[in-house]
Amino acid sequence: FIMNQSKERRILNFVLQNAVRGDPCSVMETIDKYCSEKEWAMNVGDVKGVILDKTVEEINPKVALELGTYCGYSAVRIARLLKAGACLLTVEFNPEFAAIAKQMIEFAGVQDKVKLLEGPSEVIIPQLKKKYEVDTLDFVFVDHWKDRYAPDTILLQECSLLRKGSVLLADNIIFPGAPEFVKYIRNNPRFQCSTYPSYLEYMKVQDAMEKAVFLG
Ligand SMILES: Nc1ncnc2c1ncn2[C@@H]1O[C@H](Cn2cc(CNC(=O)c3cc([N+](=O)[O-])cc(O)c3O)nn2)[C@@H](O)[C@H]1O
Ligand SMILES: [Mg+2]
Repeated sequence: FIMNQSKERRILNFVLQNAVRGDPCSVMETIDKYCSEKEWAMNVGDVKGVILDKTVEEINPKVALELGTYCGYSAVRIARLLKAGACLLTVEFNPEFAAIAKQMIEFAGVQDKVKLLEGPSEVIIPQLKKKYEVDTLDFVFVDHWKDRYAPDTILLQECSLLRKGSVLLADNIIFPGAPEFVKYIRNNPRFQCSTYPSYLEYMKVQDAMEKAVFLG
C-alpha cells in the first residue's frame, strides 16, 4: 500500500500486475475485486454494469459518448461490446484520471475503439461535430458530476447531437442522486424515460440508473 500514490494509481497498478493484458473482462473483474476488497471507488461496478451491458447490446451503437471517464472501467466495459467500426468517445477533465484511464484502456486492448477527450464536458460537447466529426450520438452514458447531468443533456440537444432514438443512460439516480436531472428528464415530453433500480457499486446501498430515449 504505497501511501503517496493516489487511489486511482493503486487501482491501475493492481490491474497492470494482476489482470490479463488484452482481456477487457479480466480488467473489469480485477478492478471490481480491488474496489470491493481493498478500496472503494466510483466505478459503475459489476452490478449496475450488467444494466449498462444490456443497454449497449440492445442499441449496438456506432457512436457512443461517455461523460466522466474516471479510471476507464466503464469505457472498457462499453468498448468491449462495440462492433467493428464503432467507437466510444469518453470525456474526462481531470488530467491525472485521464492518464490513468488511457493506460487502463490500452492494457485492456480496446484503445482502437475508444477516443479519450480531455476537458470539461461543457467545453467538449460543443466541439464534437466540427472537431471530432460526430454527426449524431446513438448512446450516451452519463456518469460525471451530478449537477452537470441536466445542463449537459440540454447542451447535447442544443448542439443537435441527439436524433430520434438516441439513448441516454444515467448513473446514480438514487445515490448520490441527480434530482435536477430526474425532474428535468421525466417531465420532458421529448424523452421516454425508464428507471432501473439497482445497487451502488460494491455496497448494499440502493441506487438506480435512468434510461431516456430521445423522441426527436
Ligand atoms: N463536467 C465534467 N467534465 C468532464 N469530466 C468530469 C466532469 N465532472 C466530473 N468529471 C470527471 O468525472 C470523473 C468521475 N467523477 C464522477 C463524479 C461524480 N460521480 C460521483 O460523484 C459518484 C459518486 C458516487 N458515490 O459517492 O457513491 C458513486 C458514483 O457512481 C458516482 O459516479 N465526480 N467525478 C472524475 O474523473 C471527474 O474528473
Ligand atoms: Mg457513477
